[in-house]
Amino acid sequence: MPRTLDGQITMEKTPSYFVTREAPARISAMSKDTKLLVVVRDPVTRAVSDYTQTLSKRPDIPSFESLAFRNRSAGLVDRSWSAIQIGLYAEHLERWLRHFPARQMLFVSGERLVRDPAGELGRVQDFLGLKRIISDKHFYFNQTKGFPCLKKAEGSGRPHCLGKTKGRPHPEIDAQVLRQLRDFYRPFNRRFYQMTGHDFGWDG
Ligand SMILES: Nc1ncnc2c1ncn2[C@@H]1O[C@H](COP(=O)(O)OS(=O)(=O)O)[C@@H](OP(=O)(O)O)[C@H]1O
Repeated sequence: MPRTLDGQITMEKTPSYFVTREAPARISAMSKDTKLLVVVRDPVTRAVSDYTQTLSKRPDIPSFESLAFRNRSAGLVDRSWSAIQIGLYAEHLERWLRHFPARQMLFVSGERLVRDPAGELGRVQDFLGLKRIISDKHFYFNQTKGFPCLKKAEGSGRPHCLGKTKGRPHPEIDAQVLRQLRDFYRPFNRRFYQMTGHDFGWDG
């Protein structure tokens, strides 16, 4: 990490930090004051998104259904599959809370980030102690992409959407499989809501 001068904020992001066992102790050893931002979305949709990403690189992988269960008819979910494991947010958060107080963590709702990017980024700016610079006027909804995009990207000044690998269509998954996964995640989600003090609405 580069040195951070007074008046500067250094940011670093990697999706795998939140689920990497060694990360909390290492980051705390580097700086106890680090503020932590975690974007979370419905773990069932997250698992399908994760599978979509792998499928785009290796089209020959087994079906989502066959990877998600040890025994589907018995409803036994395969927790060892990373696409499932990563969505056990309460378990990952437990490890972070051994090293960081809850007030240093902000959980951004992935769903709200799509619905209301400026609102969610307002929370982020407040959490980081920044003046609210980013607002509604920085975004527009791109009908083709189906997601919000920036009206003016930094540098080019032209509209900018995230790349092709963000916001891809997901393969259709059997509705019963999705229900089984919802049932599986429900207790973990409830625990996560209690720990963060926020109901993300994934079990509605
Ligand atoms: N504005 C905008 N444009 C496009 N995509 C958006 C946007 N906001 C959030 N998302 C959601 O971000 C998902 C991809 O982010 P990831 O967390 O998988 O990215 S990464 O892990 O950091 O590489 C991606 O997931 P998929 O829909 O499964 O592709 C999107 O749903």
